[in-house]
Amino acid sequence: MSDTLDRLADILETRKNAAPDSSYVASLYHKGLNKILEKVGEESVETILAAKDAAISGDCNDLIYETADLWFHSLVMLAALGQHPQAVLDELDRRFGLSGHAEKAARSQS
Ligand SMILES: N=c1c2ncn([C@@H]3O[C@H](COP(=O)(O)OP(=O)(O)OP(=O)(O)O)[C@@H](O)[C@H]3O)c2ncn1[C@@H]1O[C@H](COP(=O)(O)O)[C@@H](O)[C@H]1O
Repeated sequence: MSDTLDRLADILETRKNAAPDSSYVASLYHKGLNKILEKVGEESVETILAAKDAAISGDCNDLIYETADLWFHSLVMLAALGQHPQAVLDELDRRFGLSGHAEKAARSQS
């Protein structure tokens, strides 16, 4: 797809050694895991509300924006716990294989 998650993961690592007042991510690390989890919860609720609004209005701009906030804070959570987003992609790939979709996709291309 793209290397966005990889690039972002690299930046999140560099922020671990940055001064708390030098960046948003550095300030989150400094506040600790509870604050990071609080943000993930907050962004989850905002994403759900945006999805409800999108279903009514047909406008998905806020939904995309809030989902980006949610993904971003989830990446900060993973980084704080020493996990790289590739681990999540690997798990999704594993499930893709399990469901048989990979084989079907390969067959349809041959
Ligand atoms: N992708 C993001 C990103 N998405 C959202 N946010 C921030 O996440 C916050 C969203 O939370 P809220 O809307 O609740 O805003 P808030 O009021 O500032 O948050 P609170 O004070 O309530 O906790 C905002 O401050 C956004 O700026 C992000 N901040 C940073 N990034 C990426 O992370 C990288 C490192 O960021 P810095 O550490 O700030 O340099 C950047 O280069 C970006 O690529």
